[in-house]
Amino acid sequence: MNVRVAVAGATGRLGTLVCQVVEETPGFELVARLRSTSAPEEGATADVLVDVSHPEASAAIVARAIERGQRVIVGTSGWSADRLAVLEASLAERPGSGAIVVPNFSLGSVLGTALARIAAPYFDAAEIIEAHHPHKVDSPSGTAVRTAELMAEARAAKGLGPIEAPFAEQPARGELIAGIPVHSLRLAGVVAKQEVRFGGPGEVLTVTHDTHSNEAYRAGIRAALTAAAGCEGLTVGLDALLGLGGATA
Ligand SMILES: NC(=O)C1=CN([C@@H]2O[C@H](COP(=O)(O)OP(=O)(O)OC[C@H]3O[C@@H](n4cnc5c(N)ncnc54)[C@H](OP(=O)(O)O)[C@@H]3O)[C@@H](O)[C@H]2O)C=CC1
Ligand SMILES: O=C(O)C1=N[C@H](C(=O)O)C[C@H](O)C1
Repeated sequence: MNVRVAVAGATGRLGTLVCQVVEETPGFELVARLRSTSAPEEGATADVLVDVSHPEASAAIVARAIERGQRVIVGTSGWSADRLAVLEASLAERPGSGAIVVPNFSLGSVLGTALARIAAPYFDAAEIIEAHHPHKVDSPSGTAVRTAELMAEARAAKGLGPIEAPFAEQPARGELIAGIPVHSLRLAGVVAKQEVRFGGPGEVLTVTHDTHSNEAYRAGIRAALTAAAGCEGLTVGLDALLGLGGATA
């Protein structure tokens, strides 16, 4: 029997691609294309709900799906560590429920974040610069937030203090996320880009990832779909699904 999938945000840039991937993947069936005007009960018969909607709508869409007993894939940005902790607690209250939150479906981006996490304990200075298309409604990007949180976590795990961020109170120094300055650009001509720059005595290491088209997300969406039907509890990121667990540990 096919896995029945509903997509929230189906009319959007990412949602259009998610619907295509569902339709072209054997064993999956697209049963609902949801948008901002869809009634809450639409998509209720699906086994899996994929949320790729709006950062302000995502939490309620996900909570409703979990209450219905649906497995959930979240691609929408805005899922900071605090929100993830609430989601994890709500999944723990419902044995057998599961959600996969994917800050970025692109393999290169997942690897870029993994490399930044590895490098973070070795440099006391670091900043993140992300650039996106001008239609992106949120800043900083979900990927930048997740990268900063993982970098801070990697330092704390080794007993190190926060990244150095001199004069961080000055507005042009970016927004501090987990103690790391994050700078957001919104520019015509850009799809998505992230640079993590690490500064050390006499050297700078830059981890850069460029997304040139939404095609970069296709394989990651397929991997998340394949894992979703049987997922339990909270999975964040594609690292484990892509076999990168060791690289980011
Ligand atoms: N994880 C990843 O790899 C990626 C994540 N993203 C994230 O996905 C999200 C969507 O991005 P993108 O596709 O570019 O956005 P778009 O603006 O192109 O599409 C947004 C979609 O969400 C719907 N929507 C908007 N507001 C609401 C609401 N209040 N309730 C329910 N649905 C709503 C829209 O419906 P309507 O047509 O009716 O307005 C539309 O279907 C963003 O958070 C973005 O950061 C984007 C790319 C990759
Ligand atoms: O809105 C986008 O386009 C993207 N959003 C995600 C984010 O906020 O990190 C993922 C990717 O950067 C594209």
